[in-house]
Amino acid sequence: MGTFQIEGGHKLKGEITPQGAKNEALQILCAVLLTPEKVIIENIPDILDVNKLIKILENLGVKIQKLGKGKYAFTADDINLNYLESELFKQEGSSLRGSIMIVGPLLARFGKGYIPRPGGDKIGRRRLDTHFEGFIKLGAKFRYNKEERFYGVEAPKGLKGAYMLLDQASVTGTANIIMAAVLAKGKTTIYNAACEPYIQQLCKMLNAMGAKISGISSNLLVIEGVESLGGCKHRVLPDMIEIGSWIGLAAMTHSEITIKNVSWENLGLIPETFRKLGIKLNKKGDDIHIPSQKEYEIQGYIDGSILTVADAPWPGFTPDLLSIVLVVCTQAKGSVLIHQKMFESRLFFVDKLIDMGAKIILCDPHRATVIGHNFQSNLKATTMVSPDIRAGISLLIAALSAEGISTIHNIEQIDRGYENIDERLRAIGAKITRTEP
Ligand SMILES: CC(=O)N[C@H]1[C@@H](OP(=O)(O)OP(=O)(O)OC[C@H]2O[C@@H](n3ccc(=O)[nH]c3=O)[C@H](O)[C@@H]2O)O[C@H](CO)[C@@H](O)[C@@H]1O
Ligand SMILES: C=C(OP(=O)(O)O)C(=O)O
Repeated sequence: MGTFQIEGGHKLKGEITPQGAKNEALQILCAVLLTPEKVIIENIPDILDVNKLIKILENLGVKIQKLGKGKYAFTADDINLNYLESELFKQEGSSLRGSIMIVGPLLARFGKGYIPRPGGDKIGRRRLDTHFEGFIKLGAKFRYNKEERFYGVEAPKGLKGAYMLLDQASVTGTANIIMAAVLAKGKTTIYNAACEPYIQQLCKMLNAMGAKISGISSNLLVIEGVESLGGCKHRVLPDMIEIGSWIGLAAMTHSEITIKNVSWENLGLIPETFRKLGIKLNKKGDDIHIPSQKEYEIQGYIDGSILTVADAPWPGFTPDLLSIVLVVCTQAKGSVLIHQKMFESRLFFVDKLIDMGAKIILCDPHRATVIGHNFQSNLKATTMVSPDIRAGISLLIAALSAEGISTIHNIEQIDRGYENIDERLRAIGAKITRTEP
């Protein structure tokens, strides 16, 4: 387990450029399996999860050329499907969440796709029914080996377009079904589709490869299947979760920070949600400028009742920023209810914040009430273990605002999704030291 030592209580200042979006990159990388032609992708973040997926593609036989920082060419013209039945794949496939999305493209192009139970954050139940129900609707046969927790779908005669109303707007589920449907015969309609910018970007990329997808950015996608797809060039959007993390960091440390090239039009409710916490942020071209603020006051509702910040499928507020919002509220003026509707084990990290002196009541696994200190009392430095990626970054933000030296163990959880985070934060004045395991 790697460790960060953080000396808190310092103001940061400067510019930070967000990395490419982790969750988009994971989808886009899987889509290279849909064509034997060359696909060039730019702005791929250099993070653990993405590098693990690139390794899986390499083991599948995809030819990979690194063309520059974050820029790669992928050619999937000689795929080794035997790897899918290897012990190595069982280990590698189960080490991250995004690997599940190789199943749709492999099923569509080669008639079969297998996957061990994928990893990712342990933040509650994370079922895969939506993915497999979608494949079954497209004509695939499904099997599940309970003992080995190994999933498989096969369609030797190819897939056939179908109408489907998803049981939930699953992000990776929608991406997987789209990637299967683009090469199916005939028309597929996906209703209650997820429509996060990650999915919109995937659809745009697939259309650039020759797919026929309409309804992009809505929850009703219509896909006319095509015989084959060709190569393309694609650029991954900036990571909106990183952007939200830096907004929270600036507020908690009274820092003036400019977040460069954020792609404002793809941020949805994120800026407005932080503004409701009283945080000032200005649009400067495509940058976000956050001035140094002594304090920020949570706005109530029009009728005076207490603000709730809750997650919802896009265009609702992303669940991946709720832990960050929660930590920011510990030093706000006022109170808030944080309601994490999607995941049932994502709020347990509040115990660490309570240890640091934060006023939080965990009402139940999904809801926490936070009563802000308004900086009248600082958080106290402590030693903690990062339980998941977003709790990890939230604890790091808490440590940077706390008095004294904190230690965070298991920082691999943070490295899963944040590129070179210690070096980038040191560049704007953070005092962080990394100890490798
Ligand atoms: C690699 C990747 O892209 N991971 C993201 C993806 O995970 P992932 O695609 O695994 O998450 P899903 O969208 O499938 O579901 C997330 C959770 O929300 C619940 N749910 C989902 C939709 C819905 O309408 N109602 C509902 O209750 C699901 O049961 C599940 O517990 O989307 C999640 C939800 O935005 C994000 O937290 C993850 O960072
Ligand atoms: C939950 C997340 O990731 P994953 O789905 O990869 O576990 C996240 O990015 O916040």
